[in-house]
Amino acid sequence: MAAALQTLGGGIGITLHWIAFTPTIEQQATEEQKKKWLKLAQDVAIVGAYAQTEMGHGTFVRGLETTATYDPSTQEFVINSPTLTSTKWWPGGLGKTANHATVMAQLYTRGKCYGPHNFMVQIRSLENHQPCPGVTLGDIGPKMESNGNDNGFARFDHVRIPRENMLMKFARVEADGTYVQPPSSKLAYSNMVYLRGTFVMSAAQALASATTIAVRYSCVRRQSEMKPGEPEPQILEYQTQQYKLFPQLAAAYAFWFASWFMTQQHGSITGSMEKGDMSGLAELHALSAGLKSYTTAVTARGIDVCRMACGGHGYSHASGLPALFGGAAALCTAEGENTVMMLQTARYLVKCFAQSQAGKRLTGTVAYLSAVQPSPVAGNRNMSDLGTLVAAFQHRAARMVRHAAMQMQGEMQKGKAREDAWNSCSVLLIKAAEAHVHSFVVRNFAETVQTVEVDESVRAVLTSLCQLYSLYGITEHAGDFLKDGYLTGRDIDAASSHLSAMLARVRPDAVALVDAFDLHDKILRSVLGRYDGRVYEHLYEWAKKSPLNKSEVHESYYKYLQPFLKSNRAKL
Ligand SMILES: CCCCC/C=C\C/C=C\C/C=C\C=C\C(=O)SCCNC(=O)CCNC(=O)[C@H](O)C(C)(C)COP(=O)(O)OP(=O)(O)OC[C@H]1O[C@@H](n2cnc3c(N)ncnc32)[C@H](O)[C@@H]1OP(=O)(O)O
Ligand SMILES: Cc1cc2nc3c(=O)[nH]c(=O)nc-3n(C[C@H](O)[C@H](O)[C@H](O)COP(=O)(O)OP(=O)(O)OC[C@H]3O[C@@H](n4cnc5c(N)ncnc54)[C@H](O)[C@@H]3O)c2cc1C
Repeated sequence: MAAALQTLGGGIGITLHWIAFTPTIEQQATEEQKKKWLKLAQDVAIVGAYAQTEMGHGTFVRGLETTATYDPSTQEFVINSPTLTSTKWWPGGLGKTANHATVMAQLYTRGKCYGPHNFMVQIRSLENHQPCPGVTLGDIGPKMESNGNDNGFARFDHVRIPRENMLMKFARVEADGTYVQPPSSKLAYSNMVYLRGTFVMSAAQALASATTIAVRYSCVRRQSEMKPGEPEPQILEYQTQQYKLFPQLAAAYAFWFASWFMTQQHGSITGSMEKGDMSGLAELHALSAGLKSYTTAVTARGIDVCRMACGGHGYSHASGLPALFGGAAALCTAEGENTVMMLQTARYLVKCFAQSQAGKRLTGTVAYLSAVQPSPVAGNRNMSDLGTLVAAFQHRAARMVRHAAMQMQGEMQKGKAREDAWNSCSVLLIKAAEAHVHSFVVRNFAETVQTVEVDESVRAVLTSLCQLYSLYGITEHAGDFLKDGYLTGRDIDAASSHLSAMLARVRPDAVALVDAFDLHDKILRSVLGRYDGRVYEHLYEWAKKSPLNKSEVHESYYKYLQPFLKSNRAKL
């Protein structure tokens, strides 16, 4: 059913029903409320949107303007859009598809505001799909990509819902209007943590799709002369083509493994939280925010590298790459704009650094911050050894976190307010957080290839891919590693030579590595990435189906070109 709705395309957006609306019920509703809504959502007996973002606020959730005011006389909440900028804006499926929405609104009871909370609101009739009384709905118009999804707007004119429609697993309002605090005010944000975690897998899958298309096409496409008189080679024989594609291929595997870790972490920490142990929430938030930001940004850039590596045909929608890029670009903004998310990770790192300075032993993904030696130990390193590469990334991250935190402390010692010191160091903080997430991805990649249950021949290939990913990162960010002498110029030269060797080593397995993603042609939707490699015949067939080819002479000739040509000829 869902697949059918999904393929309905234009105007039907059910993605957010699955990835945001239904999980919000699962994570934020009481058992009683789940009995009422969860099965309806899981069976698609209702279709929902996750309505949090407004025209005036997406990032700053505490600044949302929609209100939910409790009326004890009727035991109802009144949902209202007080200003134009409070109009809910962007939620997927909100425009034309959903008949319910979880609405994030500022909760008011007994004249006091308790901040953003989630409320279940029916927005369309289950009989005729017309908007409910007091609800104004619509689509926000064409976007960069994903125009099959009706991202919409919604306004509420004093819409009344029962008290029981507040999702009350964590916080609640009693019948008399008493507000009962949640264990943490951030539990209302828990579904965003979950969704950011799923974006890591979306990024991995998107980069896997793009590298599958580009690597397969690079084996079909022959171009130029590598040696005079010899046949045109596969473009994948060019080292530059390998340098473009194989680091993206390695990143796809790295992000795939990082998403495994993210899923496992989310499950175990939310499991502990169910038992009242909130201690893991801060690390989970920092990791999901940082990984979402890092993997989606690298993926969007990587897809465009794959698009360019396919030449002119990469720019055609026949390749599937422009659509992939548009989707990945959305992942960089949605579910927490990437800069803002990376700053959240930086906030956590600065806090952990201060704790480590005060003598606390750090654990989890930040344990290395207290273990890494501040003074660089220069020397001839074995740059093909995974342990050496992981240590280099951790040293780089620790140094950059320390530098950003000390810079901030320095600003505050000069008398700057903490917020001003934060803002004036935020570029350093972002770079430090990116280095931290990069070091996590490298370490997790190395640990996975060393422990995953595969036969040794596969482990050897995955190890080469992990070396390639790490060496590429070191050569791309060489300055960070050279700055305190931890790596020398000779180490960087060694890294570059090993990287070239890895490109050649991965080449024979490149097609097998993308085939291993097992992405069906129906998922890839790419003439260039077809499993059977019959690109040119299908490119021609694809072009012939272009709407412009419905008539031999297009109507625009008669309307515009013919009179234009005629008048120009008359002047000769
Ligand atoms: C190629 C294939 C792609 C196909 C797909 C194509 C198209 C579709 C793509 C995407 C659409 C899909 C879904 C999209 C859905 C959405 O976008 S839903 C809306 C998402 N919106 C957001 O994510 C909003 C982001 N903003 C925030 O989360 C908060 O405003 C922010 C965290 C930025 C700030 O919150 P604030 O309350 O102001 O907190 P502070 O910065 O002051 O920090 C206070 C402390 O709270 C901790 N904290 C913050 N958030 C969390 C959290 N979620 N969990 C736990 N803890 C949290 C923070 O660390 C601070 O703690 P300390 O005081 O430092 O201890
Ligand atoms: C395809 C798509 C689907 C979406 N689906 C949904 C959905 O289903 N439900 C929903 O509720 N929302 C949805 N959204 C909205 C999305 O969550 C927001 O657009 C996103 O959170 C970014 O917020 P914003 O638009 O307010 O960006 P802004 O925050 O206005 O970003 C603009 C700039 O301001 C900067 N900035 C903002 N705050 C800070 C800060 N504190 N420090 C430094 N820089 C800052 C940002 O880095 C950015 O460069 C969707 C968006 C897209 C594109």
